Amino acid sequence: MKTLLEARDVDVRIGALRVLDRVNFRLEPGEIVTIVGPNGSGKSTFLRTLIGAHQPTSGTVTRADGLRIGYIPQKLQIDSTLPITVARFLNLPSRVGATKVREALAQAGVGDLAQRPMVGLSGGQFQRVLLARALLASPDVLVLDEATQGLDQTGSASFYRQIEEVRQTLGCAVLMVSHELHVVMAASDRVICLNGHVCCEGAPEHVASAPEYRALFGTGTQGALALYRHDHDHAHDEAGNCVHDHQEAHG
Ligand SMILES: Nc1ncnc2c1ncn2[C@@H]1O[C@H](COP(=O)(O)OP(=O)(O)OP(=O)(O)O)[C@@H](O)[C@H]1O
Repeated sequence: MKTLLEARDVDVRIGALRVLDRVNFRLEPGEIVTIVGPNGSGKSTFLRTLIGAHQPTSGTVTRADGLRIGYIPQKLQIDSTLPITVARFLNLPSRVGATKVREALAQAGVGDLAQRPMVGLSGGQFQRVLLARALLASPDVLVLDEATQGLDQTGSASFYRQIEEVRQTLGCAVLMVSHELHVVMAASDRVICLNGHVCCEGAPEHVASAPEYRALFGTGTQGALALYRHDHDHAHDEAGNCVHDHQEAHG
């Protein structure tokens, strides 16, 4: 299968500011890649450039032909006076029908929410509905820009586990930006530490112990990585069955 997204020597300048500096990147089918970096380090700009919402100043971005992208924003404001159900929300802007809505909600782990009003949902339920909305597009890649902001640590961990499950079931790639290093790094195949340029990248353990990463974030995430592993006591095989060799799945 071919590369889904590729950036070659991408520079982005906004006014006098060099936001991205010769960034190279590839996303292969089925990978979970997380971009970490301090505030203002260009993470959102990079995502926007990859999905075509922002043009690079120089360098090239290539998207696979016909690539389907499911985007999950940080948050979405719903007018609290609008009496809209989850099912109705998922049928906007174009009607997809009850069966697809049911399937997408089930894949997002909230199969029972279709008739609930959007305004009454908890933060975690709301983000799962956004996940369901992204899944309606049958995406080749899910793109999440700090999709768990406002959730507590348990809520975030549970949301990212859902993302892992979706990846295993649907086989889509996942590209995400997150500040929650301890949670997302353990759920990722590859981590990229961005600070205008790519500081370091690789498997989560490799990045967590890289001097460039430690200079930016300190050393505190190592223990939390272990904690996450401990919490995550099962994985799924290709058929979706539970297996208990989580070291194999995440080690
Ligand atoms: N439209 C814009 N106009 C002016 N400056 C911008 C614009 N978009 C981004 N920037 C600047 O580019 C830099 C990178 O911003 P970006 O939002 O990509 O960083 P980030 O790593 O996603 O930050 P955060 O973690 O705080 O969300 C920042 O200095 C920001 O102020």
